[in-house]
Amino acid sequence: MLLRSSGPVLWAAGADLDCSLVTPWPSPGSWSGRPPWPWKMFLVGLTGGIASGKSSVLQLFQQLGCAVIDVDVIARHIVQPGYPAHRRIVEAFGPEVLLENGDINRKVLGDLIFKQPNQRQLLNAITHPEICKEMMKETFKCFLQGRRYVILDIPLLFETRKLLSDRDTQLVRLMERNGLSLKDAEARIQAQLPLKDKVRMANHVLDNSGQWSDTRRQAILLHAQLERSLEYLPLRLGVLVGLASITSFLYLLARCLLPSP
Ligand SMILES: CC(C)(COP(=O)(O)OP(=O)(O)OC[C@H]1O[C@@H](n2cnc3c(N)ncnc32)[C@H](O)[C@@H]1O)[C@@H](O)C(=O)NCCC(=O)NCCS
Ligand SMILES: Nc1ncnc2c1ncn2[C@@H]1O[C@H](COP(=O)(O)OP(=O)(O)OP(=O)(O)O)[C@@H](O)[C@H]1O
Repeated sequence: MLLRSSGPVLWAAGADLDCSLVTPWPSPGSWSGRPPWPWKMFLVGLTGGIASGKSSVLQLFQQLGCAVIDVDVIARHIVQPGYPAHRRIVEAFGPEVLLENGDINRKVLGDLIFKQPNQRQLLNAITHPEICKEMMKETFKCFLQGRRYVILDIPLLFETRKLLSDRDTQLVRLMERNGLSLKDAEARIQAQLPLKDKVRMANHVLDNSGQWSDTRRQAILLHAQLERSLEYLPLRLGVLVGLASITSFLYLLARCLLPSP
Protein backbone atom coordinates (compact mmCIF):
# COMPACT_ATOMS: atom_id res chain seq x y z
CA MET A 1 0.00 0.00 0.00
CA LEU A 2 1.23 3.51 -0.66
CA LEU A 3 0.63 7.08 0.19
CA ARG A 4 1.30 10.00 -2.08
CA SER A 5 1.80 13.63 -1.30
CA SER A 6 1.34 16.23 -4.02
CA GLY A 7 1.20 19.86 -3.03
CA PRO A 8 -1.31 20.31 -0.27
CA VAL A 9 -2.81 16.90 -0.82
CA LEU A 10 -1.25 13.80 0.60
CA TRP A 11 -2.28 10.71 -1.26
CA ALA A 12 -2.10 7.24 0.18
CA ALA A 13 -2.33 3.97 -1.63
CA GLY A 14 -3.31 0.50 -0.67
CA ALA A 15 -6.37 -0.59 1.29
CA ASP A 16 -10.31 -0.29 1.45
CA LEU A 17 -13.35 -1.64 3.54
CA ASP A 18 -17.09 -1.09 3.80
CA CYS A 19 -17.36 1.49 6.50
CA SER A 20 -19.29 4.62 7.34
CA LEU A 21 -18.25 7.62 5.29
CA VAL A 22 -17.16 9.81 8.16
CA THR A 23 -16.16 8.87 11.67
CA PRO A 24 -16.71 11.24 14.63
CA TRP A 25 -13.90 13.30 16.08
CA PRO A 26 -11.77 11.00 18.28
CA SER A 27 -13.44 10.57 21.63
CA PRO A 28 -11.50 11.35 24.82
CA GLY A 29 -9.18 8.47 25.41
CA SER A 30 -8.88 7.72 21.74
CA TRP A 31 -5.32 7.60 20.54
CA SER A 32 -5.21 11.13 19.10
CA GLY A 33 -6.91 12.82 22.05
CA ARG A 34 -6.23 16.39 20.82
CA PRO A 35 -8.83 19.16 20.70
CA PRO A 36 -10.24 19.96 17.24
CA TRP A 37 -8.30 22.44 15.07
CA PRO A 38 -10.89 23.54 12.56
CA TRP A 39 -8.39 25.46 10.40
CA LYS A 40 -6.05 22.52 9.91
CA MET A 41 -6.84 19.67 7.56
CA PHE A 42 -5.23 17.80 4.71
CA LEU A 43 -6.34 14.93 2.55
CA VAL A 44 -4.85 11.46 2.34
CA GLY A 45 -5.80 9.42 -0.71
CA LEU A 46 -5.66 5.68 -0.24
CA THR A 47 -5.38 3.43 -3.26
CA GLY A 48 -4.02 0.09 -4.45
CA GLY A 49 -4.89 -2.88 -6.59
CA ILE A 50 -8.07 -4.90 -6.31
CA ALA A 51 -8.10 -7.04 -3.13
CA SER A 52 -4.76 -5.60 -2.00
CA GLY A 53 -6.32 -4.85 1.40
CA LYS A 54 -7.57 -1.26 0.97
CA SER A 55 -10.81 -1.81 2.86
CA SER A 56 -9.06 -3.65 5.68
CA VAL A 57 -6.56 -0.84 6.14
CA LEU A 58 -9.23 1.85 5.89
CA GLN A 59 -11.16 0.10 8.66
CA LEU A 60 -8.01 -0.01 10.73
CA PHE A 61 -7.53 3.76 10.42
CA GLN A 62 -11.21 4.24 11.24
CA GLN A 63 -10.79 2.19 14.41
CA LEU A 64 -7.83 4.44 15.31
CA GLY A 65 -10.24 7.39 15.23
CA CYS A 66 -9.45 8.78 11.78
CA ALA A 67 -12.04 10.31 9.48
CA VAL A 68 -12.41 8.06 6.46
CA ILE A 69 -14.30 8.29 3.19
CA ASP A 70 -14.78 5.12 1.18
CA VAL A 71 -15.33 5.84 -2.50
CA ASP A 72 -16.63 2.32 -3.19
CA VAL A 73 -19.38 2.98 -0.62
CA ILE A 74 -20.19 6.29 -2.33
CA ALA A 75 -20.17 4.49 -5.70
CA ARG A 76 -22.82 2.08 -4.38
CA HIS A 77 -24.88 4.92 -2.91
CA ILE A 78 -25.14 7.02 -6.08
CA VAL A 79 -26.45 4.18 -8.28
CA GLN A 80 -29.52 3.52 -6.14
CA PRO A 81 -32.93 3.83 -7.85
CA GLY A 82 -34.07 7.44 -7.97
CA TYR A 83 -30.56 8.88 -8.33
CA PRO A 84 -29.52 10.48 -11.67
CA ALA A 85 -26.69 7.95 -12.21
CA HIS A 86 -29.19 5.06 -11.94
CA ARG A 87 -31.39 6.55 -14.68
CA ARG A 88 -28.39 7.19 -16.93
CA ILE A 89 -27.05 3.67 -16.46
CA VAL A 90 -30.40 2.20 -17.56
CA GLU A 91 -30.47 4.56 -20.55
CA ALA A 92 -26.90 3.57 -21.53
CA PHE A 93 -26.88 -0.16 -20.79
CA GLY A 94 -30.57 -1.10 -21.01
CA PRO A 95 -32.95 -2.70 -18.49
CA GLU A 96 -30.97 -5.97 -18.58
CA VAL A 97 -28.58 -4.48 -16.01
CA LEU A 98 -31.44 -4.21 -13.49
CA LEU A 99 -32.64 -6.67 -10.86
CA GLU A 100 -36.39 -7.26 -10.47
CA ASN A 101 -36.57 -4.74 -7.61
CA GLY A 102 -35.01 -2.01 -9.79
CA ASP A 103 -31.55 -2.14 -8.18
CA ILE A 104 -28.50 -2.35 -10.41
CA ASN A 105 -27.50 -5.97 -11.05
CA ARG A 106 -23.87 -5.54 -10.04
CA LYS A 107 -22.82 -8.94 -11.31
CA VAL A 108 -24.20 -8.33 -14.82
CA LEU A 109 -22.86 -4.75 -15.02
CA GLY A 110 -19.52 -5.82 -13.53
CA ASP A 111 -19.09 -8.64 -16.08
CA LEU A 112 -19.89 -6.18 -18.85
CA ILE A 113 -17.56 -3.36 -17.88
CA PHE A 114 -14.59 -5.39 -16.68
CA LYS A 115 -14.48 -7.25 -19.99
CA GLN A 116 -15.09 -4.27 -22.30
CA PRO A 117 -12.97 -1.14 -21.80
CA ASN A 118 -15.32 1.07 -23.86
CA GLN A 119 -18.28 0.04 -21.68
CA ARG A 120 -16.17 0.77 -18.59
CA GLN A 121 -15.40 4.25 -19.90
CA LEU A 122 -19.11 4.81 -20.47
CA LEU A 123 -19.94 3.75 -16.92
CA ASN A 124 -17.10 5.88 -15.53
CA ALA A 125 -18.39 8.90 -17.45
CA ILE A 126 -21.79 8.42 -15.76
CA THR A 127 -20.66 7.60 -12.23
CA HIS A 128 -17.43 9.53 -11.65
CA PRO A 129 -18.89 13.07 -11.69
CA GLU A 130 -21.56 11.97 -9.16
CA ILE A 131 -18.95 10.21 -7.00
CA CYS A 132 -16.79 13.32 -7.10
CA LYS A 133 -19.65 15.55 -5.88
CA GLU A 134 -20.38 13.23 -2.93
CA MET A 135 -16.68 13.01 -2.05
CA MET A 136 -16.43 16.79 -1.95
CA LYS A 137 -19.51 17.01 0.30
CA GLU A 138 -18.13 14.43 2.73
CA THR A 139 -14.71 16.08 2.74
CA PHE A 140 -16.26 19.46 3.50
CA LYS A 141 -18.16 17.90 6.42
CA CYS A 142 -14.84 16.66 7.83
CA PHE A 143 -13.38 20.14 7.34
CA LEU A 144 -16.27 21.61 9.38
CA GLN A 145 -15.76 18.94 12.05
CA GLY A 146 -12.21 20.22 12.46
CA ARG A 147 -10.49 17.04 11.39
CA ARG A 148 -6.71 17.09 11.11
CA TYR A 149 -6.78 14.86 8.05
CA VAL A 150 -9.18 12.65 6.15
CA ILE A 151 -8.36 9.37 4.45
CA LEU A 152 -10.15 8.93 1.14
CA ASP A 153 -10.14 5.42 -0.22
CA ILE A 154 -10.06 5.98 -3.98
CA PRO A 155 -9.36 2.73 -5.86
CA LEU A 156 -8.80 4.57 -9.16
CA LEU A 157 -6.79 7.42 -7.65
CA PHE A 158 -3.92 7.20 -10.11
CA GLU A 159 -5.96 6.06 -13.10
CA THR A 160 -8.31 9.03 -12.97
CA ARG A 161 -6.21 12.18 -13.16
CA LYS A 162 -0.06 0.25 -2.56
CA LEU A 163 -0.20 -1.17 0.05
CA LEU A 164 1.74 -3.76 -1.78
CA SER A 165 0.72 -7.28 -2.03
CA ASP A 166 2.34 -9.09 -4.89
CA ARG A 167 0.20 -9.86 -7.90
CA ASP A 168 -0.32 -13.52 -7.09
CA THR A 169 -1.40 -12.80 -3.52
CA GLN A 170 -3.75 -10.17 -4.86
CA LEU A 171 -5.17 -12.63 -7.39
CA VAL A 172 -5.68 -15.39 -4.84
CA ARG A 173 -7.34 -13.06 -2.31
CA LEU A 174 -9.66 -11.66 -4.98
CA MET A 175 -10.64 -15.14 -6.20
CA GLU A 176 -11.23 -16.40 -2.66
CA ARG A 177 -13.17 -13.39 -1.43
CA ASN A 178 -15.38 -12.90 -4.50
CA GLY A 179 -15.59 -16.55 -5.59
CA LEU A 180 -14.20 -15.61 -9.01
CA SER A 181 -12.51 -17.80 -11.60
CA LEU A 182 -8.88 -17.03 -12.45
CA LYS A 183 -9.98 -15.48 -15.75
CA ASP A 184 -12.57 -13.19 -14.13
CA ALA A 185 -10.16 -12.18 -11.36
CA GLU A 186 -7.47 -11.34 -13.93
CA ALA A 187 -9.95 -9.31 -15.97
CA ARG A 188 -10.67 -7.21 -12.89
CA ILE A 189 -6.99 -6.71 -12.10
CA GLN A 190 -6.31 -5.73 -15.74
CA ALA A 191 -8.85 -2.91 -15.37
CA GLN A 192 -6.43 -1.01 -13.11
CA LEU A 193 -2.88 0.32 -13.41
CA PRO A 194 -0.15 -2.23 -12.53
CA LEU A 195 0.68 -2.15 -8.84
CA LYS A 196 4.31 -1.20 -9.41
CA ASP A 197 3.19 2.00 -11.18
CA LYS A 198 0.98 2.88 -8.23
CA VAL A 199 3.91 2.29 -5.88
CA ARG A 200 6.11 4.60 -7.94
CA MET A 201 3.53 7.37 -7.74
CA ALA A 202 2.97 7.14 -3.99
CA ASN A 203 4.77 8.97 -1.18
CA HIS A 204 4.25 6.33 1.47
CA VAL A 205 3.86 2.58 1.05
CA LEU A 206 2.04 0.25 3.44
CA ASP A 207 3.14 -3.27 2.64
CA ASN A 208 0.13 -5.52 3.23
CA SER A 209 1.71 -8.65 1.79
CA GLY A 210 2.67 -10.06 5.20
CA GLN A 211 0.96 -10.65 8.55
CA TRP A 212 -1.92 -8.36 9.51
CA SER A 213 -0.04 -7.39 12.70
CA ASP A 214 2.79 -5.97 10.51
CA THR A 215 0.30 -3.88 8.54
CA ARG A 216 -1.25 -2.64 11.78
CA ARG A 217 2.14 -1.55 13.10
CA GLN A 218 2.90 0.31 9.87
CA ALA A 219 -0.49 2.05 9.96
CA ILE A 220 0.05 3.24 13.54
CA LEU A 221 3.47 4.68 12.68
CA LEU A 222 2.07 6.35 9.60
CA HIS A 223 -0.83 7.86 11.49
CA ALA A 224 1.64 9.38 13.98
CA GLN A 225 3.66 10.77 11.07
CA LEU A 226 0.56 12.26 9.41
CA GLU A 227 -0.56 13.79 12.69
CA ARG A 228 2.74 15.71 12.85
CA SER A 229 2.61 16.72 9.19
CA LEU A 230 2.21 20.33 8.06
CA GLU A 231 0.45 19.30 4.84
CA TYR A 232 -2.69 21.09 5.98
CA LEU A 233 -1.18 24.57 5.63
CA PRO A 234 -1.50 25.14 1.83
CA LEU A 235 -5.04 23.74 1.74
CA ARG A 236 -6.23 25.84 4.67
CA LEU A 237 -4.58 28.97 3.28
CA GLY A 238 -6.14 28.30 -0.13
CA VAL A 239 -9.63 27.96 1.38
CA LEU A 240 -9.21 31.11 3.48
CA VAL A 241 -7.96 33.16 0.51
CA GLY A 242 -10.85 31.84 -1.60
CA LEU A 243 -13.44 32.73 1.03
CA ALA A 244 -11.89 36.19 1.54
CA SER A 245 -11.98 36.84 -2.23
CA ILE A 246 -15.64 35.81 -2.52
CA THR A 247 -16.60 37.99 0.47
CA SER A 248 -14.74 41.01 -0.95
CA PHE A 249 -16.34 40.49 -4.36
CA LEU A 250 -19.85 40.29 -2.86
CA TYR A 251 -19.19 43.39 -0.77
CA LEU A 252 -18.02 45.41 -3.80
CA LEU A 253 -20.95 44.14 -5.87
CA ALA A 254 -23.43 45.17 -3.15
CA ARG A 255 -21.85 48.63 -2.98
CA CYS A 256 -22.13 49.09 -6.74
CA LEU A 257 -25.71 47.81 -7.02
CA LEU A 258 -27.32 49.32 -3.92
CA PRO A 259 -28.17 53.03 -4.09
CA SER A 260 -26.00 55.09 -1.74
CA PRO A 261 -27.97 56.75 1.07
C1 LIG B 1 -19.33 -2.28 -12.04
C2 LIG B 1 -19.89 -2.45 -10.65
C3 LIG B 1 -21.41 -2.41 -10.69
C4 LIG B 1 -19.43 -3.86 -10.14
O1 LIG B 1 -19.87 -4.01 -8.82
P1 LIG B 1 -19.27 -5.18 -7.88
O2 LIG B 1 -20.08 -5.13 -6.61
O3 LIG B 1 -19.22 -6.46 -8.63
O4 LIG B 1 -17.75 -4.76 -7.61
P2 LIG B 1 -17.18 -3.65 -6.61
O5 LIG B 1 -17.96 -2.37 -6.74
O6 LIG B 1 -17.04 -4.24 -5.24
O7 LIG B 1 -15.74 -3.40 -7.26
C5 LIG B 1 -14.73 -4.43 -7.25
C6 LIG B 1 -13.40 -3.78 -7.50
O8 LIG B 1 -13.38 -3.19 -8.82
C7 LIG B 1 -13.01 -1.82 -8.72
N1 LIG B 1 -13.75 -1.03 -9.71
C8 LIG B 1 -15.05 -0.67 -9.68
N2 LIG B 1 -15.38 0.04 -10.76
C9 LIG B 1 -14.24 0.13 -11.51
C10 LIG B 1 -13.92 0.76 -12.74
N3 LIG B 1 -14.87 1.46 -13.42
N4 LIG B 1 -12.66 0.63 -13.22
C11 LIG B 1 -11.71 -0.05 -12.55
N5 LIG B 1 -11.93 -0.65 -11.35
C12 LIG B 1 -13.19 -0.56 -10.85
C13 LIG B 1 -13.45 -1.41 -7.29
O9 LIG B 1 -12.72 -0.29 -6.83
C14 LIG B 1 -13.11 -2.64 -6.52
O10 LIG B 1 -11.75 -2.65 -6.22
C15 LIG B 1 -19.35 -1.35 -9.67
O11 LIG B 1 -18.01 -1.55 -9.40
C16 LIG B 1 -19.55 0.06 -10.21
O12 LIG B 1 -20.63 0.60 -10.13
N6 LIG B 1 -18.45 0.69 -10.71
C17 LIG B 1 -18.47 2.03 -11.21
C18 LIG B 1 -18.10 3.01 -10.14
C19 LIG B 1 -16.61 3.15 -9.99
O13 LIG B 1 -15.92 3.62 -10.88
N7 LIG B 1 -16.11 2.71 -8.83
C20 LIG B 1 -14.73 2.82 -8.49
C21 LIG B 1 -14.56 4.01 -7.62
S1 LIG B 1 -13.10 4.94 -7.95
N1 LIG C 1 -2.51 -9.03 5.59
C1 LIG C 1 -3.49 -9.86 5.18
N2 LIG C 1 -3.36 -11.19 5.28
C2 LIG C 1 -4.31 -12.04 4.83
N3 LIG C 1 -5.48 -11.65 4.27
C3 LIG C 1 -5.68 -10.33 4.13
C4 LIG C 1 -4.71 -9.35 4.55
N4 LIG C 1 -5.18 -8.12 4.28
C5 LIG C 1 -6.39 -8.31 3.70
N5 LIG C 1 -6.68 -9.63 3.60
C6 LIG C 1 -7.90 -10.25 3.02
O1 LIG C 1 -7.82 -10.05 1.60
C7 LIG C 1 -9.14 -9.80 1.07
C8 LIG C 1 -9.12 -8.50 0.31
O2 LIG C 1 -8.98 -7.45 1.28
P1 LIG C 1 -9.90 -6.11 1.16
O3 LIG C 1 -11.34 -6.43 0.93
O4 LIG C 1 -9.55 -5.24 2.31
O5 LIG C 1 -9.24 -5.56 -0.22
P2 LIG C 1 -9.67 -4.30 -1.12
O6 LIG C 1 -8.42 -3.76 -1.69
O7 LIG C 1 -10.52 -3.38 -0.34
O8 LIG C 1 -10.54 -4.99 -2.24
P3 LIG C 1 -11.41 -4.28 -3.44
O9 LIG C 1 -10.40 -3.64 -4.35
O10 LIG C 1 -12.07 -5.40 -4.14
O11 LIG C 1 -12.35 -3.30 -2.85
C9 LIG C 1 -10.11 -9.79 2.25
O12 LIG C 1 -10.76 -11.04 2.33
C10 LIG C 1 -9.21 -9.55 3.46
O13 LIG C 1 -9.75 -10.10 4.64
